[in-house]
Amino acid sequence: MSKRVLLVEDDASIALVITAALEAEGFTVDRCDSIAGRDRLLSAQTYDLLLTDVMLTDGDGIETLGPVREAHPTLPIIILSAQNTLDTAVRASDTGAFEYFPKPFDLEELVRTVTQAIGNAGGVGAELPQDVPQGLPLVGRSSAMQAVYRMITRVLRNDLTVLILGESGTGKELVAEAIHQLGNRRSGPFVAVNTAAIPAELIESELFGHEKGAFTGAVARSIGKFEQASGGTLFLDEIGDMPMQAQTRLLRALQSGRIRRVGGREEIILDCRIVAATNRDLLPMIAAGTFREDLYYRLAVVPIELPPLRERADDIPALSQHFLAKAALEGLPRRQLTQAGADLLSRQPWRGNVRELRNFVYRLALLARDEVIDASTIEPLLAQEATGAARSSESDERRPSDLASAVAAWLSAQNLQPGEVYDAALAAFERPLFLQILALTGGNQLRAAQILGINRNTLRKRLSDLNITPDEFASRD
Ligand SMILES: Nc1ncnc2c1ncn2[C@@H]1O[C@H](COP(=O)(O)OP(=O)(O)OP(=O)(O)O)[C@@H](O)[C@H]1O
Repeated sequence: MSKRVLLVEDDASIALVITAALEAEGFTVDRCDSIAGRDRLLSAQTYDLLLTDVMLTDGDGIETLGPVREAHPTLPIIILSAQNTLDTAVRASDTGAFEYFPKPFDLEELVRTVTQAIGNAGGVGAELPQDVPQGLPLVGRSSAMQAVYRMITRVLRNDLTVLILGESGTGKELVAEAIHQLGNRRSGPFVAVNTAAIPAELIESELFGHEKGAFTGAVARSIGKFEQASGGTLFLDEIGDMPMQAQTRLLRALQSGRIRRVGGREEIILDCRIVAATNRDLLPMIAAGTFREDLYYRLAVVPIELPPLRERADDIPALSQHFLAKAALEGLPRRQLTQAGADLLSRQPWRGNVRELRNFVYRLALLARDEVIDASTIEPLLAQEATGAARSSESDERRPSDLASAVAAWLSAQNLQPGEVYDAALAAFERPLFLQILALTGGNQLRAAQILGINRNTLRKRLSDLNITPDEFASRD
């Protein structure tokens, strides 16, 4: 007997196309255009699959699915939506829907998925969390981002290791956070480690921790990031910049599911999800022998590729509005962007991706004279950027310097008088630098001074000038 599909779709032409495609594959299709119609048909007839739109004349096709799931727990559901946000994708997957199809969709893929879902009926919808947070941070509805959202929803109900790939500033950390916040481990901690920012000799102790006396300067036991992330997610950023020896240790930890603190004997069982990210192209690095192939396959169980912003220019207006709104919330003047302004921003290459766009929009909010930001306000600032970029590309052609944009953002946020800038800037840089190194050494000033390459007394004096108390960094366990 042919399988029966219920199609809930209020757009007659889309319904016609789907019906024809499914009937051509031998399915029987009943169609209605409202939630009321759906519920009527579901109580009158047994279906093998429900295919539903979200925005229907009498309500939201996802919100009203609860009772449907209860009455028909094994009925596979596929959601079609023109509301192509991560929020919709996640709401869809939380209902236990088999798949989420953003519109416009590929008809052949839809038919394939319907066939597959009917074959798998009964196996979906189990153990879905109820309290998914709203207001997700990812902005953008381009088709490139749809693919990302679909991948995200596929890893939320499992602990598979995820490798996020993409140029600098494309939102890799944000995606890692979204996976944590929406996934099974959201009640645990999200611990991010930038493996490129840790001196090579400290990576192992940073990741796995160390016992007291494990090396000169290890004055107290320290808990590593793996243990800190217990019950939650460990985000290993810039994984492509990890030294070889640390790669080997990491691989061993992932393979065995256990770690040992440096200088320690006790084996500690890993209990965290691993999400790694890199802006490097790892395959040539594997070929060149600088990245371990076996580690790559361990990490890239689910690869998620974030497209550069220039390949999703459709998202630029929404992102710009989002950053203007954020800037206003953070106390910058409230601004409005005209269509011509948004179009001009959409045509820029944004080599530093979303991060560069965000910094630019913040500068616009700060510097624009009028409330309304038009193309004419943007052009001079773009010209300034281009000169700055040309100058900095002489020293670094590979990627825009994050430090340069941080300095620019810091400068524009200060209200410094002439004569104060140099000292204020050095102090502003020294503080996070010292905090970082003291955190690494667990507050050990001698070791911190060695790493920094400065005299211990100089360090002590600077710490006191900056009101930093190293004792606060000592491990307490
Ligand atoms: N889709 C998005 N919606 C809203 N904000 C975004 C989006 N993508 C990136 N951002 C913002 O852009 C900035 C850069 O993002 P993020 O730090 O996640 O990039 P990254 O790819 O991890 O960069 P890097 O490789 O340099 O570490 C952050 O402020 C982030 O909040």
